[in-house]
Amino acid sequence: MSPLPYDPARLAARAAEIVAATRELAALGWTPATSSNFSMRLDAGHAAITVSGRDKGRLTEADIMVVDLEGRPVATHHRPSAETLLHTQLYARFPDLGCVLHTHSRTQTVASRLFARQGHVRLAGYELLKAFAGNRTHDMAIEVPVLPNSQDMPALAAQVERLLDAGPLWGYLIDGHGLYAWGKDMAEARRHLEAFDFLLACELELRRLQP
Ligand SMILES: CSCCC(=O)C(=O)COP(=O)(O)O
Ligand SMILES: [Zn+2]
Repeated sequence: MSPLPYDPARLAARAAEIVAATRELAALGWTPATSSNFSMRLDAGHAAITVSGRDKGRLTEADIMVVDLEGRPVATHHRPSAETLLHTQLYARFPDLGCVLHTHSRTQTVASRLFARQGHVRLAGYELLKAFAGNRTHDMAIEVPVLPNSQDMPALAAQVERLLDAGPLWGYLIDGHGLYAWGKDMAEARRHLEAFDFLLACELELRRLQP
């Protein structure tokens, strides 16, 4: 019987998934200068998340820790990601949510700057919109919100709650910062993250070609 309030075998499995995905995303250049953070649900009350400040290109299982759904460290002296609350608020709200990914790719960062004043990026008519869970056609549009950046995580999380209240959401941008995307498991969250990055790159390219 483990004295820990979570299953250590499950933590080991989730940590391995996070490390593998993080290394791949880092190799794409999406996690510069220790940026980005990644998490997976462990159970109804706990998530595995990256330790703050770690080089995401050199991540190991030792760089993954456990938090409760209020973002407090569990059975560890490590400091969780500075943005832990933006992960745990999603696990607390959506019982079926399994994974949250946050990256700082150049495309995500440039798009967040360009569309900050508008407050959203409209993605319409792309076949790749079907990558977002539940979408069945290209013949639709989604709006990716762009939130102002802040170091006040409870304030940022409150803004995210308002977005979530307003309707279905697969992710959002933070101005000058990066992208949050999520899904029921790692594969779905990766699919959403990659679809956002590709579609944002298309929007940036279109503006270059058709100023
Ligand atoms: C140098 S990155 C600035 C913080 C940030 O935006 C980020 O994604 C990484 O923070 P963490 O505490 O999760 O390492
Ligand atoms: Zn960040």
